[in-house]
Amino acid sequence: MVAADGDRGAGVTVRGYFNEDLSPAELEHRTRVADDLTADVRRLVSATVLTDTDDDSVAEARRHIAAATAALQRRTLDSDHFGIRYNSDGSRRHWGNAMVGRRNPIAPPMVLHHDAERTWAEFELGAQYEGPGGLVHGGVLACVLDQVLGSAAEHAGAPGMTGTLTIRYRRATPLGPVRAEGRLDRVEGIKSYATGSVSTADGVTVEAEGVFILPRWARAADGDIRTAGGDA
Ligand SMILES: CCCCCCCC(=O)SCCNC(=O)CCNC(=O)[C@H](O)C(C)(C)COP(=O)(O)OP(=O)(O)OC[C@H]1O[C@@H](n2cnc3c(N)ncnc32)[C@H](O)[C@@H]1OP(=O)(O)O
Repeated sequence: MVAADGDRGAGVTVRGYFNEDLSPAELEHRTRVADDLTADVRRLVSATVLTDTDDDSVAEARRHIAAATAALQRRTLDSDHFGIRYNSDGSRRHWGNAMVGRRNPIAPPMVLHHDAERTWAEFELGAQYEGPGGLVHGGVLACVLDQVLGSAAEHAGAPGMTGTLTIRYRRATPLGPVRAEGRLDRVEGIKSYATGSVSTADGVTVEAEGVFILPRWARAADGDIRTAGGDA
């Protein structure tokens, strides 16, 4: 367990780790509040991309958005990021994560599933993820695969920071439902090699290979990397 933000022990300092002591009831409550808020903001983002309404309606919406922002800012976290928050029962939250953060409306969100061999997620990439017309942005697909391959390595017991991610875009990915999956291929010392893909109903559109490296500070401390992972 990390004692406080940044304290990695063994003289190693890394940002982004916070101990919390939430009761199960409080955690459940915060989870529900986060899910509802994030879903609302996600709908707002989508509506912003797709609106074709008149100027008065846009002005009205902006007044509401300003009021909503002010309400949320009445009290904020002590840090400029959500980080990895550890609860008393040992579970972790990384609700700010760009791909899976349950309090991050930028996250699609991907809900990851794991079995003995694979990590996968089925989710929607809508209008806010557009690159070429009607198609998913390539950088978003790289981000998706970074997360899925990294999580697959972590879940298989060989976590690491992304060292190299190689993406092959085989064909365009239309906006809409996708499936992403990854698996750990092999481990060589501190390096984990994972592979995976994104597919649609018509088959694989993107393939990826990643090298995930247990960073020097984790090797120096206790071999326990908690850089990006989390349970919920
Ligand atoms: C739940 C998890 C989900 C995760 C999903 C999201 C993942 C992320 O987004 S992580 C963020 C993006 N990645 C980063 O910011 C990483 C930044 N880079 C670093 O921190 C470091 O360069 C790091 C950790 C990759 C390697 O640094 P360090 O531990 O000092 O490596 P070092 O001791 O020099 O080298 C160790 C070995 O790795 C190899 N190596 C080093 N860097 C790389 C690299 N970028 N790619 C491939 N191999 C590398 C070296 O050649 C060496 O190999 P060997 O032992 O065979 O000689």
